[in-house]
Amino acid sequence: MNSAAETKHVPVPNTTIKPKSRDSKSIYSIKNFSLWYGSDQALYDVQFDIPANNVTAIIGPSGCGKSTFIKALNRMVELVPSVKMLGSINYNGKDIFSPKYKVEELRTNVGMVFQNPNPFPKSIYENVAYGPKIHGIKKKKVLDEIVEKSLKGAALWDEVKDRLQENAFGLSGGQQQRLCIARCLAIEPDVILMDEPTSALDPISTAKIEELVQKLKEDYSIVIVTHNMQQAARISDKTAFFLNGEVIEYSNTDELFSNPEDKRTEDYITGRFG
Ligand SMILES: Nc1ncnc2c1ncn2[C@@H]1O[C@H](COP(=O)(O)OP(=O)(O)OP(=O)(O)O)[C@@H](O)[C@H]1O
Repeated sequence: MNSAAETKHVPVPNTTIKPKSRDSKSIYSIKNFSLWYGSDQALYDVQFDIPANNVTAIIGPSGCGKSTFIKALNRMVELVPSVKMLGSINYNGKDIFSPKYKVEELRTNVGMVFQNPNPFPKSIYENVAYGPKIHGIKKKKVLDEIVEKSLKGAALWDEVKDRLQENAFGLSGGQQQRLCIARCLAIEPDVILMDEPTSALDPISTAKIEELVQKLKEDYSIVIVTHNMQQAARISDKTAFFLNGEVIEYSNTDELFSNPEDKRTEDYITGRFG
């Protein structure tokens, strides 16, 4: 985890890519959402709306429930057998945990990028074409177009267009992470969930991903978990501060960092926490 002390009341040094928050509809509406792993409660009455075509950052100390929360947004959290939940998460107006809800709707609309780049042990081309193929697209011309568009969308095309048949493991860590973003874009999602997408990357690769996130929000809604508060301040429009499984504060990022309402938020972002 990056030292909280280094963040001393952000607004942050790099203001060149600072976004403007826009009015927009909510893509997710979370109401009184609580979650337990067995008898251990990890989330308590989480309640807020996530706006479309914005970047929403989830911040908070280690173990506060950030990853659990983001994995609830695509129902990945259900892979843990002991999980129990109360409350609701609505995606585009539908409760994703309702028995009637078709999980395929989430899988085709919500993509996820993980902390460590995790390309498949396949060619660069096949990594991106994989999702569309699963969704039944077979024509090579169509797949070629999707691969090119997705790699361009992930700002990777120029670097890999002459080596599409090479194994993805030959790419640098930062390129692999952008490949994973391209793989996500290939299924044409509405939402991209990112769980610490730059924490395994060097500063230059991190800056490229941050710049990319800023571009992607034109077309996608992005939720990003980050330990790096300066990153949250640089790239997000909204920020939710989690502590011990609760949302302590949720507001426009510039307000949360420059004028936090809750003492605990202030303590966390100024490094006095703990
Ligand atoms: N699969 C699991 N089984 C049981 N408990 C879990 C599981 N995953 C997470 N937890 C617990 O849930 C709580 C929240 O964990 P979570 O990983 O969501 O926090 P986090 O804020 O993402 O932490 P970090 O920043 O260290 O990744 C922790 O107490 C953790 O031990």
